[in-house]
Amino acid sequence: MTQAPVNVTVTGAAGQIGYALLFRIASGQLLGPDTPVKLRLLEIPQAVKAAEGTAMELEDGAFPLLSGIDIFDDPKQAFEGANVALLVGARPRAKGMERGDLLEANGGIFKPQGEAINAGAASDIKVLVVGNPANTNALIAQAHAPDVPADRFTAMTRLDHNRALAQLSKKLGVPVTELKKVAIWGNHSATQYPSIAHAEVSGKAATEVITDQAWLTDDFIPTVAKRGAAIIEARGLSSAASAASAAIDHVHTWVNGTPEGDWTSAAVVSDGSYGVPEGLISSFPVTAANGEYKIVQGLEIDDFSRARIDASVNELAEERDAVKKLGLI
Ligand SMILES: NC(=O)c1ccc[n+]([C@@H]2O[C@H](COP(=O)([O-])OP(=O)(O)OC[C@H]3O[C@@H](n4cnc5c(N)ncnc54)[C@H](O)[C@@H]3O)[C@@H](O)[C@H]2O)c1
Ligand SMILES: O=C(O)C[C@H](O)C(=O)O
Repeated sequence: MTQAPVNVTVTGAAGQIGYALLFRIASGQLLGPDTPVKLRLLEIPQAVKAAEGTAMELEDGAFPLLSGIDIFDDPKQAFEGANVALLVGARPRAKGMERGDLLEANGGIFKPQGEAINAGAASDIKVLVVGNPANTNALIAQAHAPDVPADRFTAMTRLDHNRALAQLSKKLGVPVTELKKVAIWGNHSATQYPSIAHAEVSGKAATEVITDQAWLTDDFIPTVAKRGAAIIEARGLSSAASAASAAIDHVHTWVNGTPEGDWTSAAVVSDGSYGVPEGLISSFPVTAANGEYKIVQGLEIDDFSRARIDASVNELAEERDAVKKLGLI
């Protein structure tokens, strides 16, 4: 162990993603085998006891890299000194709730969390929002952290990226390591666009390897885009271990970089690239280096892709307009 512990704040720590995520962070899979971590867990008061139970189990894991666990029900305290923040806790959609109600309920969570990050997080803070609607929750938090560089706020589409890799791997009978430059564009919702337009399979253009356009349009794209709903239907609960795994991947890549000749997908603040309105937190193909995610530039966008990117980005713009109307940004 060579360095001071990194403070990792996790919200929704007593939830099902939290349960899968915390042990992987403690074991060193988030930040690497030489980096000790201090966990700062945030829960609502009613769930603090359950978070204490998870903390007892973490303790019982005797993880060499875990240098401490603190539990809070106050965002101001939980984000104090945070270097990495995983915003997992969110208000799920309840029966009869309209989209506006859901956005408003989540505004009540992500506004104070953004303010707390602004007030007390470390200067190198990196934020990943997992809680849904993830892109717009990230936008709300970012809007309330004016002193933090906007590009430190990201939302998770790495799970969608991993799902796309898995579907392609299964269809083509190749390991996921043979697949490069797959991309998820837009919102983490059913409108997202999983794209193979620039992808490579064992060094060949994926568009030359996959000539079955009907499979792409009618199978691959909807399977990836609606996978979250399919998991809920099968499990009776939303994805948890795969979501935790993707969160680990997202932060690990952010810190350690993407390999030469490949990229990944993340929802990052748009700089206007590819016609995505500036400021929206939208998924793009991204590379990471020196602790920064950057949108891949200069890709040609064909008409098929253009229509799908626009549809998902329009949904993001509608969500932004809705939270603006509610006074949340
Ligand atoms: N982006 C993605 O790819 C992706 C994938 C899967 C799930 N999700 C989303 O992740 C979120 C969490 O999923 P889960 O299965 O762990 O849910 P869960 O209901 O099991 O746990 C959520 C936890 O958040 C806590 N919480 C609620 N409000 C909070 C607040 N203000 N501060 C701190 N904690 C708070 C709850 O008490 C609960 O323990 C959901 O919104 C889910 O839709 C996103
Ligand atoms: O929680 C959900 O609504 C689904 C989740 O975002 C997922 O993609 O698995």
